[in-house]
Amino acid sequence: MSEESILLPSTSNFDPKIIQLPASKSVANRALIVHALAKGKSEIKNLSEARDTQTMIRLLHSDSELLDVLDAGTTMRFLTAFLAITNQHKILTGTARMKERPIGILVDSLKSIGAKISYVEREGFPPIKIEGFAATEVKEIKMRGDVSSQYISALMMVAPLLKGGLKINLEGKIGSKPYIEMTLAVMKHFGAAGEFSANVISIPPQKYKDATYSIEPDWSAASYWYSLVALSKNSSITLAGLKPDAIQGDSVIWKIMQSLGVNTTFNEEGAVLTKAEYSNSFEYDFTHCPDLAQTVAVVCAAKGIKAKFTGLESLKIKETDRVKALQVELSKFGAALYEVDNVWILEPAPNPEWDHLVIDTYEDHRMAMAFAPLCMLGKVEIKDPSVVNKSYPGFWNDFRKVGLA
Ligand SMILES: O=C(O)C1=C[C@@H](OP(=O)(O)O)[C@@H](O)[C@H](O)C1
Ligand SMILES: C=C(OP(=O)(O)O)C(=O)O
Repeated sequence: MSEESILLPSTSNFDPKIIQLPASKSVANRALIVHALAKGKSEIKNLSEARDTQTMIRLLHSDSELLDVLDAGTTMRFLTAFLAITNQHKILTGTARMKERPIGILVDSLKSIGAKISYVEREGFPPIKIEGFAATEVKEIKMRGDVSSQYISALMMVAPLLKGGLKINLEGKIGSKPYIEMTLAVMKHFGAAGEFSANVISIPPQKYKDATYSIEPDWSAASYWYSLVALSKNSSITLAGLKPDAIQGDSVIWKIMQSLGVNTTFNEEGAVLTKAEYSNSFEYDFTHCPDLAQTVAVVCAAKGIKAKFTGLESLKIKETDRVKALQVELSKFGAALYEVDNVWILEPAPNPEWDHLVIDTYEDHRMAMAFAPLCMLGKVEIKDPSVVNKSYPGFWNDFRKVGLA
């Protein structure tokens, strides 16, 4: 593999193997924070090599005053709350893109409960300077729910340590709800109860307990294997350890893919993906599973499925502006993505054929992984392949395992 790009030869099938997916970085980063708040000594099992997970581990153990989260959104948001509540003095920074990803909503909420935080460069964005915590009597706050659920999860995890607990009243549309539920599930495992109903989250004051924890395989990572099966002529794959009752909302991909040509059966080994029928139109609201949007858009674009998407708002503030990146890259093989009255229309490629398709990845792991399965239709060159390290460092090795790459 050259460092600049990886060339995926054209093929229409791949070998049926058992794939061990990396553990979910979302679940891992919650478990690591809560485990640290519990002053836990027990083991967290199945932590992956994903850069976001490894960055969290490294920074939780770092003595340095300047902590660099690189491009890890959860690490930035969760550590902000963690460092504040544990009364630390640190500067949190990240990549150039991280400095464009807003954090003001979280900082304002933390300040209202007693955190001392200031901006080092631009108001509302990292880097931020955390200078300890002076407890207040505040037990109830308001917080916007429509920008990033990570701000909400970050506050939830520290809330049990507050003298009066915390009631969070969410305002506006609430996005990425399953990630809020995931936070509650991890907190519960470490002995802290909380409730989320309608737009109110209530967390009483309580102590976390030490516990062992085993991280589930990553359902968002599974989506790229669904895409490979969907675009293949007749391939199947087994994804080890995947369960439909996971605490990850992205497990919904197995249901989504029922409409896009992939059938799933669950057995002791995991999920078995096989080819199925599909229809030529599809509609979906990605409000609660934004990380699946790129996977689904590429599958529809390449399979001739005309689609209508909503809930793409949060994609603009992720690793890149994912809507823009999708528009440019999908157009390279004749598909189009455009907005009409707040609905995104995906016009599939009328003739998805090419000699050599070159895909730019915009420092976004999901751009690389979502477009790679196009090798089922023709030769694809993916730029900056090591971008996958953020969540799935073994991605290209797994491709090689099944005879691709
Ligand atoms: O809490 C989490 O682990 C995440 C929440 C989502 O972000 P938003 O809440 O910003 O949509 C998701 O896109 C991200 O990959 C991980
Ligand atoms: C958006 C993502 O991650 P984060 O926000 O944690 O950087 C992602 O992994 O797709």
